[in-house]
Amino acid sequence: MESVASAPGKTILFGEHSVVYSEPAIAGAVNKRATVKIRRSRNQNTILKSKDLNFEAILDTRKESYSLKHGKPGIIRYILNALSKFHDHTPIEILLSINIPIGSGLGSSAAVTVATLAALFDYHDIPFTKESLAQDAYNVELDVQGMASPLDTIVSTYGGLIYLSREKKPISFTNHINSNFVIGFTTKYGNTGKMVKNVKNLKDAYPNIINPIIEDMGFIANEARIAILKNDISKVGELMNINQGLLDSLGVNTSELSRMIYLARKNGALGSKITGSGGGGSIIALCPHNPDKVMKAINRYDNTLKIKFSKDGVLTKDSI
Ligand SMILES: Nc1ncnc2c1ncn2[C@@H]1O[C@H](COP(=O)(O)OP(=O)(O)OP(=O)(O)O)[C@@H](O)[C@H]1O
Ligand SMILES: C[C@@](O)(CCO)CC(=O)[O-]
Ligand SMILES: [Mg+2]
Repeated sequence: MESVASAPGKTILFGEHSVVYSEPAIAGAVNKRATVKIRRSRNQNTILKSKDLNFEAILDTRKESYSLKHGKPGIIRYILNALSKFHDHTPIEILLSINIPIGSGLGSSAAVTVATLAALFDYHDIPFTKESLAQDAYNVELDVQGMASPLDTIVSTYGGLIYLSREKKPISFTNHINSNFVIGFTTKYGNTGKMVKNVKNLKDAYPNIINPIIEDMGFIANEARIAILKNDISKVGELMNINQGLLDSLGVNTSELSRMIYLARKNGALGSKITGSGGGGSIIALCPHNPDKVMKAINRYDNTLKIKFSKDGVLTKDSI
């Protein structure tokens, strides 16, 4: 018996970091996914394999530890934490395939967590709803990272383009922004846990300066929601650029991200900003006119993806 589930990565249009402090945010599921297959192990070990990430590990689900035959460990911590909460320690084989760049602000950790949990619940016949799955996945990210908002795991679970309210209620946009978006990503990974902690340290040190900045990010997200509903693309772009200025003040920008942000604008993007935790990873650029010109400019130094928002959230064996 094999269980399988997949979940999308995401890109944040507005509100990264401020959403950790319950400000509203806007993010969308993208057409890049993580897929997890779980089946009974052929021996006494629980094995995790990923050809895409070039790793193979033997997991000790009781001690939440692993021995890595080869590859990098980071994403394993999310899978191990999910297993520690819901697995019965019987030996299983976990196969992870993923076409989301990791550590690139595109929600790879959330997609892997949501897909792992959905496959595990199917394997153990544990009933779940999208609401309960998103909450369980959020708890995993919280455990692994120390701090997190439910934004990434909600978007990976529900799919589509979502406005997350101050009350953490996901509200799906019925209309999509009919424009091209380009993702620029560096080879320098970000690490969400580390970046979120850095922002907290700055906030603790300068509350009278940082708190208003975080609140302004919330106002931007609300203005952007209205602009998206009106399909006012130029206003969406302008608000992205203002949001970027505030992210810069939180210290999550890097020279590589800045280079992509300004190359995008110079080559016709209406707006461009960091997407995700920053400190490496990705930018997103709104390019209604000439996305190829923006991609060509960024590709001189970094990498690009032309993304489409995807209505598909988590998919299980009946719907994959
Ligand atoms: N090649 C790799 N193989 C396995 N794990 C990796 C690899 N590169 C990075 N990691 C780890 O995977 C995790 C990526 O999660 P992280 O939340 O930092 O990035 P993300 O989810 O892709 O981006 P964001 O959360 O900003 O949207 C981190 O723990 C990182 O250390
Ligand atoms: C930086 C952050 O806001 C988004 C990371 O994709 C962290 C979070 O919301 O958990
Ligand atoms: Mg993440």
